[in-house]
Amino acid sequence: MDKKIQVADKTYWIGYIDDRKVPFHRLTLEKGTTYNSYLLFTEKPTVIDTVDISFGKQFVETIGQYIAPEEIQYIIINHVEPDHSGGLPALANKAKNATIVTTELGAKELKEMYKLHHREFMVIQDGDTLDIGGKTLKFFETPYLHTEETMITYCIEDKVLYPCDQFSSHVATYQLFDDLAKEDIMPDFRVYYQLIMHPHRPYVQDMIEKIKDLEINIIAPSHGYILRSDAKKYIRAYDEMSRPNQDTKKALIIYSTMTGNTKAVANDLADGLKHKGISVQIMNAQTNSNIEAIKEAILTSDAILFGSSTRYADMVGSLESILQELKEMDLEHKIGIAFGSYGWSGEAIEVIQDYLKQSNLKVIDSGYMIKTTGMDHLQFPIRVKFKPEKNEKEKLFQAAQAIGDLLLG
Ligand SMILES: Cc1cc2nc3c(=O)[nH]c(=O)nc-3n(C[C@H](O)[C@H](O)[C@H](O)COP(=O)(O)O)c2cc1C
Repeated sequence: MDKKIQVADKTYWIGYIDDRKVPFHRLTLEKGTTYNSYLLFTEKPTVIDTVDISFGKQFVETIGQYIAPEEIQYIIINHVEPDHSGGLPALANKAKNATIVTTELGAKELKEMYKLHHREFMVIQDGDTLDIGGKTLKFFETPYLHTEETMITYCIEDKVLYPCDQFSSHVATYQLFDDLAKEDIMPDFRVYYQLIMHPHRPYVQDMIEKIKDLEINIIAPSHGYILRSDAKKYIRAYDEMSRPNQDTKKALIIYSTMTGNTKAVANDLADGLKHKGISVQIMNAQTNSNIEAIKEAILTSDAILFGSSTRYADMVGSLESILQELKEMDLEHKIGIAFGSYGWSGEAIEVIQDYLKQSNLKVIDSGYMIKTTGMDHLQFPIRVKFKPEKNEKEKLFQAAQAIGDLLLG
């Protein structure tokens, strides 16, 4: 395309329009798609996302119409799938001094995928900012939207959100802005959401929570229309479509901790549950003193996971006062699970398990799991020595997914 498409101040669309019937995730995209990439022409020129791996050469040529690729300082990769990062090897080959900006897992995967071990990476953490000389970018980790390493980028001065796959649609349009579309774009927008995002809807809710206070004028995703007519309308649509409904199962994770290890276990369990589409609420028993609110949360959940670390052979914090209430509550048809981090003996986890058995919760232990699922490699109650490291994290994720499967029947 010869015409330059300006998205914001000194910001240009440099993507590729793929008007073939595109094979995609075992589907065929009848209307084709676009791979949207953006050039921010600041003092430190920055590219946000690239294009499909088939079009790397054209991509570098497009950039050449604006700037010598060698001058690019930063390449932001929000999501590593090759329909967005596929132009990276061709671009990185020319932009020899550019730093590649992505999440920790994104960096690991990109190095392997494109043999970029020798390149300089900047690994971002949730909420980090980057000054690109005249504009400031802010990054938010949005795992599983739609793969684990994903993040999104927000330009503070321009009020533009670059959410990669999120808020996309698969349409090979030459009218890239939603207000110029010749058709109602909502059906394609919704279909895309249902196919790609809805299986991870609890993470969509997390993402909306992260961006809720941002002033967003334009949403510039990586497929299809750039949304500038009413950005809030599209965020509202994602919120409505991802909200838990009556069929969504809910898990409550409630824990006590001394140094955060049990909190880390709780977070890993939450990830596995959310991955199964379970809505998750996490409560720290030490900072939530309202026992009535906690009881209400228990009564409205389908699974309740109680966790504590062990201190002098017992639980820590105020978890016990909650556990004492259970036997007075009607918890039939709900699942109860004990977990915790410990050092050498982990008595607290067993004490929690004893409390759960005194209630009418269906208490999960290894024997129950083997009998109902045939899986003998998961340990219930869930015991983790000190802080969960890589292997334990993987096991926790699997255990949570197994709990999710129990809930989903
Ligand atoms: C004062 C103190 C007493 C502890 N007593 C025990 C114990 O009796 N049995 C055990 O297995 N671990 C014990 N630990 C180890 C903790 O349970 C372990 O460090 C755990 O990972 C802490 O998790 P948290 O950060 O969630 O509190 C003790 C730790 C401290 C600091």
